[in-house]
Amino acid sequence: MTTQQLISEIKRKKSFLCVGLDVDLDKIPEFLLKEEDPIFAFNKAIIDATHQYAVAYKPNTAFYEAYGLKGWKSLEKTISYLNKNYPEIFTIADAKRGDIGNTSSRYAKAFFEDLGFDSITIAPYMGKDSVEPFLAFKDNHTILLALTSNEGAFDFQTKNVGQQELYKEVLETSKAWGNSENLMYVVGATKAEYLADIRKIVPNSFLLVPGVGAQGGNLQDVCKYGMSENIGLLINSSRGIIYASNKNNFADAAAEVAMKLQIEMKTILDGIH
Ligand SMILES: O=c1ccn([C@@H]2O[C@H](COP(=O)(O)O)[C@@H](O)[C@H]2O)c(=O)[nH]1
Repeated sequence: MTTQQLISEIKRKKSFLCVGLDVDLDKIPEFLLKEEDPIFAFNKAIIDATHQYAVAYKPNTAFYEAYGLKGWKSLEKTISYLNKNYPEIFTIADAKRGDIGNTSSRYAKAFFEDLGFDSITIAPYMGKDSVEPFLAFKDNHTILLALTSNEGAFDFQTKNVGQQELYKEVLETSKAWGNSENLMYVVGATKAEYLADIRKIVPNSFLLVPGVGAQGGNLQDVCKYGMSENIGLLINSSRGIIYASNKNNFADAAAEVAMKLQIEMKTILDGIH
């Protein structure tokens, strides 16, 4: 999917919501455990109930890798289901990969070609040659970790490297590696006040912003400081949506939370256009 198509979908749906599919078998409704593939059954129900409110889905691969081969199968079924039934949806493999070039090229092939994701999250700290193999896929998007939502972001990312903080160095240096068509960045919703500075460096890039919901990030603040001319935001909530209920009504409960976020987003979008 191109950036332009993503922007069109955001405008059509009046939503820049990304639903995180972080499935934990200890948290899903018990009755689903009887299914042959409980993870896929859960995801399918969540996707069918929330797709009208969201423009993107983000399975975090850790939640699938944790269940070994079965987990990978569930991930493959989930992405295939999205691609087949909702091709207008932007898909993100939250895998946080990045290695020496020839290894990165294998990761890129696995997630873009074999699994068929639109995009993948990448840790930038091994540098340009570790990121380039992902950028070589012209129709896909590479999403670099810039300033993460967790407390540990202050251990390294906000420390000065020469004249400026490390996360700014990541943005400045990497923006020459790609462009706003194929390179996006992760910025945590819990770091909304940093977004104004981030926008000075990457005014047009899309930002994937996790941390609304369970981590307490504020949607209004993220939009106030982070929204660009082309909206430029994908705001992710995982647990806050998918675990809204663990009863039989789990999919409806998830849809209700997703709808509330979408209505808030619509209000913001209507206010700027
Ligand atoms: O800085 C980051 C980068 C990635 N994440 C991931 O996003 C989701 C957030 O889940 P919630 O349940 O909405 O808190 C999860 O997959 C994280 O690994 C992040 O939170 N922060």
